[in-house]
Amino acid sequence: MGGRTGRNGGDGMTEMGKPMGAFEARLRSIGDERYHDRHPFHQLLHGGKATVDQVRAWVVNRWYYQSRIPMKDAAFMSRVEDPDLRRAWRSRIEDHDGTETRDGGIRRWLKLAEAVGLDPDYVASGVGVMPATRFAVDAYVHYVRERPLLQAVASSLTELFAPKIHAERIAGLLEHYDFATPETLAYFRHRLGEAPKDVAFGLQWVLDHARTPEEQDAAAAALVFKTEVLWAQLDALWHGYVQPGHIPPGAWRPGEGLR
Ligand SMILES: O=C(O)c1cc(C(=O)O)c2c(n1)C(=O)C(=O)c1cc(C(=O)O)[nH]c1-2
Repeated sequence: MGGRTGRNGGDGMTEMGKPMGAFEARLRSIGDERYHDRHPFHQLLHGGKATVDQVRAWVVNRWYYQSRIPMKDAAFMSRVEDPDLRRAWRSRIEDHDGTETRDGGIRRWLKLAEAVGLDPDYVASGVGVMPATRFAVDAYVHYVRERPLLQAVASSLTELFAPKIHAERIAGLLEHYDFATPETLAYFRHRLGEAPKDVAFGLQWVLDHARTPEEQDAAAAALVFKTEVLWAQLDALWHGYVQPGHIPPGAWRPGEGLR
């Protein structure tokens, strides 16, 4: 007897027009309450109120997240015994690393770095990353490496909420900043196509594998954990570069790493 029948009560609809179970609705409500689109740093950035140095600080720090995503996906795949699951997962690594003939997200992020006036080699070196960013992102990689596969997959489901923030970011940056062009924001445009494919698979996998109430609680906790990984990165940026502006020793300072 799985807990699914008990918890998947059937309220609301998915974007695909299918009835949504209570467990899926619970996962989605975590995003409504906790996703980092609600963070004031994003409101500053998307509303055109971030200074160029605040944008640069975001680009430098967010690089660390970008650079670790394919590493966490490789860590995940190294633990998977089912070839079908590995096959479904591996495009995530190519989306970021690219192929011999196609650029990936990592290169696109460095194009954005150049567009905001940063030296891409400096950004790629990771030298200016804040300690709190590093701790939060490393916690995500460790989580995916160590937790049961159900939680590892569930922790990626923040991507359910990412297309909305990417669309808002593209529109907001294009409206407010000279550096923003379709080319320099290509990273986010590509994610609009990549994330839905990944998350449709990940969500179905979690719905299929979280059968008992305990498993559903564990999957929901994984998603909460991930929202905290994202939130903590923006809290660190706010503290360092907005209010009160305490830049930690060793972290990027305005004027450094310019091209
Ligand atoms: O800009 C964003 O707000 C945002 C959020 C997230 C996310 O929700 O974790 C990802 C991304 N972007 C992203 O670009 C990306 O490649 C990505 C991969 C993953 C993941 O957990 O595997 N999340 C995200």
